[in-house]
Amino acid sequence: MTIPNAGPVLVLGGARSGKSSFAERLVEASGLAMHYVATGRAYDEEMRDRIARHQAARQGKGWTTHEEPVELSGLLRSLDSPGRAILVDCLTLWVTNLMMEGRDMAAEFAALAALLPGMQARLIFVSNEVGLGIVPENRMARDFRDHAGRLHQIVAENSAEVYFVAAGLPLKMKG
Ligand SMILES: Nc1nc2c(ncn2[C@@H]2O[C@H](COP(=O)(O)OP(=O)(O)OP(=O)(O)O)[C@@H](O)[C@H]2O)c(=O)[nH]1
Repeated sequence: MTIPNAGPVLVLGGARSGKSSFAERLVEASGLAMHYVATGRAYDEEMRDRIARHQAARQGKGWTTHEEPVELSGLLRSLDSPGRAILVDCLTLWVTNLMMEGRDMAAEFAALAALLPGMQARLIFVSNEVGLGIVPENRMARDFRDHAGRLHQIVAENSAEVYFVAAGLPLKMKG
């Protein structure tokens, strides 16, 4: 498993599909300096436990963790450097946080897309494929899955490789 230098890797999948550990293994096998960008926020006790388990799993392996729920593009720009691999987990939580803050989604996605071609660090994006179920009754949920779908298309277009992970098995869709 290697990380291409021709552009980012996008890893999509459902909940508990194994997408995050697949992405982590990609980075750990790369020999590059490993940076983990967490977009998730701990809203409750269960989420705090979940995050603590992820942090414990990365402990001692050489990861540097950055927590940034909203200003993702700015953080990526500031971390950019050759010899680094930056894993962003995950895009759907970033979409959630942007919506909560009332941000201009199209402008945020355009800023991220503009950044990608010039990045010297290797980027690995993890995201939830949330668009496969029935149409949600709730307006906000419909908006959320539309934003997530749009963002996935933008990032996929700018990526060298795209995977879909289900049941722990990665299916390569691009690259
Ligand atoms: N704030 C914060 N969040 C973290 C940290 N480590 C992991 N997370 C969050 O934990 C989330 C992933 O947790 P899970 O819900 O257990 O994983 P999952 O994506 O459903 O499961 P898989 O598909 O199996 O990877 C990510 O979206 C991260 O944002 C951290 O150090 N800080």
